Amino acid sequence: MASVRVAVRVRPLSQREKDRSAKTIIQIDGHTTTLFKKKDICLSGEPSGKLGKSFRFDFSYDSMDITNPNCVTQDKVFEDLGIEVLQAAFEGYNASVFAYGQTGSGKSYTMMGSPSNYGLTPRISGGLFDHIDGESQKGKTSFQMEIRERFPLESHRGGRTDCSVLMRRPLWQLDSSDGYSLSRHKVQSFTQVNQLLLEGNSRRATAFTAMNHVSSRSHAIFTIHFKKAMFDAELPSETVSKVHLIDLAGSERADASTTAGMRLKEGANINRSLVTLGIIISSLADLSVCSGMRKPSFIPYRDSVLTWLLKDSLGGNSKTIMIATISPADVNYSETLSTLRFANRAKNIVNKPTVNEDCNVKIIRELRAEIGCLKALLSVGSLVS
Ligand SMILES: Nc1ncnc2c1ncn2[C@@H]1O[C@H](COP(=O)(O)OP(=O)(O)OP(=O)(O)O)[C@@H](O)[C@H]1O
Repeated sequence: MASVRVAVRVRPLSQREKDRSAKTIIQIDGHTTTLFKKKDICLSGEPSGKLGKSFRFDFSYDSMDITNPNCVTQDKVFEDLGIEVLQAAFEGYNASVFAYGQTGSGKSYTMMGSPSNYGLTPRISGGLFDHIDGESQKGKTSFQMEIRERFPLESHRGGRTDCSVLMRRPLWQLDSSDGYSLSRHKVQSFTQVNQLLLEGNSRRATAFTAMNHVSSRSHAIFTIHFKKAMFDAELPSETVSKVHLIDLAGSERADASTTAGMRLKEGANINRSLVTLGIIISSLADLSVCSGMRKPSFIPYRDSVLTWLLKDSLGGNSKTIMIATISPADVNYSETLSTLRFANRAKNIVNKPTVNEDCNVKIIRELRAEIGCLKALLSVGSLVS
């Protein structure tokens, strides 16, 4: 059993927020993130009293001032979270990282970053290849890596098709006619992965340029299938891990003054899949927290493709990390509060990660260990008598 690990990251004020004379209403202290109302911020910019709403997370990252030596960098996020994912993959566990937050709050920055300042996805891919290079030189282990990229085009025929598509065809057969962009590649070097990431990002952006959008208007799911073959207890053995790295579309408010027509409809579809995600997170959190409570009869993963893809990551066989990204500005108070509440519920989800290995090899290894113990007991017994 393993709880979903949750991190919150707050970015610097954007130029647009500065132009609107926005005030910083977030304070980070150790693991705790506190959100204040604008009226509780003094002229000095400091919050007055203890009036804010506080949330405690596994990690609360202050990236508000890049000139501050304590500003949480991409390196630090990778050290805390990325290394954990690499460890899980090497040991044969599934792992997932997903970034959730309002549009423009820093999801892509944290997950993808830029060529001069990589985010988690390229760093984790690079880390896997570093491991492969190190282990391959010892000559006892072989590896295979395959990348699958999926971009559920939420605008396609409306979100309602999600469910029916899943009933008709398995996920790996979905294509652009189902509102999907899906690609699958065997990779042998970090350069190849990086190329795929760049191509994938431009495809994702292009899809929406055609529709007059600038921000990422779809979820991006980058999955690494990592296979490790070795000899264990003189038997050939294999572990297979799936690492999902997910940059969700923005969870913005469908505000009629800034959003209209097709964009509003698309926003509503994105929000629908995020609402389903919210329902699932709430149901799983209730399930874990209130053991005495009547259990929900089922978790509606199939209500959206997004949640169906995340089935293992949420409440299933995976070590999962959620990164909630927020803006520090007062103008985003309600979105930030809703992101913090969402993240706070996700903390309560308990997953059941197990090593994905050939069960025959596992049984033989356990039986051999038991025989070893019995032999040791017998020899102690014969010494005593
Ligand atoms: N931690 C950070 N440090 C510095 N700049 C940041 C940080 N996080 C985000 N930014 C900047 O904020 C802007 C918005 O970030 P980003 O594009 O990652 O948002 P997003 O949540 O992915 O948005 P969308 O949902 O629209 O895709 C970018 O210019 C990015 O460089």
